[in-house]
Amino acid sequence: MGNVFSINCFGTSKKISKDENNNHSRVSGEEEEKKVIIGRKKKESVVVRGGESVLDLSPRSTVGGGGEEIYGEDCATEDQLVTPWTFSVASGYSLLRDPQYNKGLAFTENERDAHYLHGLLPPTVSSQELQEKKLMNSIRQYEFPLQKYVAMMNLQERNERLFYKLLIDNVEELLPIVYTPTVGEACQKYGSIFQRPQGLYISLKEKGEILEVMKNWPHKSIQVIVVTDGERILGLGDLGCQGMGIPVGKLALYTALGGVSPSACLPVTIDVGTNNQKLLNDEFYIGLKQKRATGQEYYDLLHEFMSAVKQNYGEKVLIQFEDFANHNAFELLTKYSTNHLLFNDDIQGTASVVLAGVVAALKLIGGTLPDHTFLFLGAGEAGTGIAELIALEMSKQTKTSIEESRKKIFLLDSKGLIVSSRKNSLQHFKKPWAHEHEPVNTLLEAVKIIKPTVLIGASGVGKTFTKEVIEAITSNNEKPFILALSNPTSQSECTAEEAYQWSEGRAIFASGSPFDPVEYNGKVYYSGQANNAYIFPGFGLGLVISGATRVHDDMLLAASESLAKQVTDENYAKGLTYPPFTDIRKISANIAANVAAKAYELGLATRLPRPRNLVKYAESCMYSPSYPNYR
Ligand SMILES: O=C([O-])CC(=O)C(=O)O
Ligand SMILES: [Mg+2]
Repeated sequence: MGNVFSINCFGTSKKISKDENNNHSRVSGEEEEKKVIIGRKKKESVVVRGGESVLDLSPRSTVGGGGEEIYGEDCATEDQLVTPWTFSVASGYSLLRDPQYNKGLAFTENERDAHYLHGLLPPTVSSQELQEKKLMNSIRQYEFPLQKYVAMMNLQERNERLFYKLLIDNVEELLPIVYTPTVGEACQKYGSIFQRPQGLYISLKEKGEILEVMKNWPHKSIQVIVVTDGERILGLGDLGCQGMGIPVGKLALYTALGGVSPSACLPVTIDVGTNNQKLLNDEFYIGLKQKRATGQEYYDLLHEFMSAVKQNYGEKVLIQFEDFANHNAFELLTKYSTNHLLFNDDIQGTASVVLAGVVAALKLIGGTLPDHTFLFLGAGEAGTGIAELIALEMSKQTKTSIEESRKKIFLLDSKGLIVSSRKNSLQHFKKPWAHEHEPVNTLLEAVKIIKPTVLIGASGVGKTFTKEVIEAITSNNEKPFILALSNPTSQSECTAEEAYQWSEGRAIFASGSPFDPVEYNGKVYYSGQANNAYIFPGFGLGLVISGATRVHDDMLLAASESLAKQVTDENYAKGLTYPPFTDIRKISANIAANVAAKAYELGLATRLPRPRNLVKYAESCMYSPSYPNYR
């Protein structure tokens, strides 16, 4: 960091230093420049950027052959520095390469006139619908999901609105591509498939300068940040800096499913190293090649990041923590949720979506929430988060203490059932679940002894709901509710087919990653996707539109209640406990409205006066991927 560059006419540059207040006088980012591009009617010779005027470099004559290089690379020497950005808008060429504004063949004749696009595009003018059709055709031709993922990422980098149009209109087909399960594979191979960087990388190298690094991001009005440190990516473990695929994917969903504008979304990966030896040995690994920083060094960097966020974007930016390891996730949530608008999706978002599924499933499995007995495999972020929210809802319904409600909920980790005799050696987030009970070593034994009516897998370990386990729960229940939540598909506790076959068609099943419908004994079984993607986009939208300052557990209950209410009789008839993703924008608007209403009720909303119809208001705030017309 340090010195910045001013621009001279030939693209070569000279260093100038920061002013006394450490402020950049340099070009402050794309935003100012875009206003010039988009608003311009006739060619200007001066481009205003960040308060500076820079001489326009109209292409110089190239008579005699050869292209004129605009950055001055040809004349650069080691001590004559080169400015690596283009700083003039001589034609619509830059517009075509700006994903936020590019429309490709859909630029109209008028736009082609006004923005110097003639000759840069073939003569035909296409509609956005036709562009969508063409791209869907081409994406469908790829054999492997990862190829489709790369095609989608390239589209996002080329034409943002078209990317979102595809994603919104084809959500059931494309969600498994830009999100789980394919995003998991993409993160594993990120170093090799990586083309254009997306998101903001903050590594230990940036220590002491995070605020400055944040200012490099082109957009200033950020509403939602999704941040990971890559230590527990889905159920795949430590993928270090390559975890960036997760915040990028989650924020694509914030826009497509929740309607938060893409320019208001900031994906962040904090790179403190990785303990994944395979990545450390990989010559294509993109992150810091060192073991993870821990303890004070780790917490100091996180603290600097959190402070920089507040300083740069204010109090009301929402921070979503994603895929941190258990040993940091709970502590960070406790530490920062009292002074930031913050939530952890793996603990709280997952809890809210699962509670919704359980409440909806009551129509199929019978009884009230407190009538049921829950057994969890996995007592990490998802397991304890879900258990706690279920207990909270139970205690509200029964008007008893949360301690009393916890007695109906059992958790099993890699060392067996969580019981009081283990209390001293348990991590703090597991301690509330240490019941007075005999030690039980295996899941199968636990199912036989505890006789749960609902079985929830949240261990990140695949294939753990064996035939014996499913048969055991089925032998005690007419309709057991089985949730295999671990992601991606490879880590799922069992497949949909296994759940239906081994329960002889009696299980109600939902999973974190999607499964196709299954035919068993001549009947088709549909399973729901119990994924936090149902919750976080609408939940975040609700916080943003109400100007909420803090997240409260009652807001998670409000989101959950709204989701459960939107399961229709038609869905139930198919055995579904979640509504289909095709309706997700409507679902998100309803969730947002319920969350916002709760924020107002709790006095945590700052957007005043409260809009009367919150659903309509939420809908009116949602981003549309349709192309605008340019002057
Ligand atoms: O990303 C997903 O599909 C759900 C999630 O948060 C996780 O598994 O960590
Ligand atoms: Mg996650």
